[in-house]
Amino acid sequence: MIKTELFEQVDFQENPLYEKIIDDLLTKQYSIVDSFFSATEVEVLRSSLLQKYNDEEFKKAAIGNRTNETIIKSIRGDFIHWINEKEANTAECLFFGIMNTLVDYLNRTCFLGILFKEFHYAIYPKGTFYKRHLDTFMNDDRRKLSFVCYLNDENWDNANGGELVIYLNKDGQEVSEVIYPLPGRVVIFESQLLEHEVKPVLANERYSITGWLKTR
Ligand SMILES: O=C(O)CCC(=O)C(=O)O
Ligand SMILES: [Fe+2]
Repeated sequence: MIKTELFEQVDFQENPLYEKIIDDLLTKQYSIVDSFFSATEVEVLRSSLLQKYNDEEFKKAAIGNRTNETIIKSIRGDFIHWINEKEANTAECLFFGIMNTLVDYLNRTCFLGILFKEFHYAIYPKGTFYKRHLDTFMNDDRRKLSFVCYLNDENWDNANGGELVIYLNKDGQEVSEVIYPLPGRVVIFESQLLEHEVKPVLANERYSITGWLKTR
């Protein structure tokens, strides 16, 4: 006799890379993924960033959200340009394609309820930094996960500085994780929980895309 199954297979393909990110977030509140973007993808995105920078589309980053902007140079010195998905160029379409796949996966497997996302390019010229902060201090408590990907070229030297330092609490003791902005590397962390800073860039310019996955 043929046994009929009483359940149906849901259309779902497990992704080991995304599972690692989820596991990291659950166990230590942050995840570092090398080669999240390929060398070619990094190059395409860096060209797009530099093109916009040369067209003077960047502005000095501010403290506060977009309706409450005050420039405080002693806190952060980077230049940013918000990326609009509706007006995305080829490089940005590629970027959003990858990000949307990740967000769909997180929503389907973790019920994170990510409904909004926002991303900007960032350039840290030599001598600039971003002092220790929590991403939700910009009175935006909808920010759930912070995302950074580094678009430096393959010759990026650790001596250039510009490390991301994440501060963690381990058994009541503060410890820090120092992360070099290597091309293709992605860092994702809990926006509301982890304070972090960008150390001064000592040589060269530091390129990245930073963004937030937000709940309602
Ligand atoms: O670029 C980084 O590594 C982090 C940037 C950051 O903390 C921010 O833009 O809020
Ligand atoms: Fe931040």
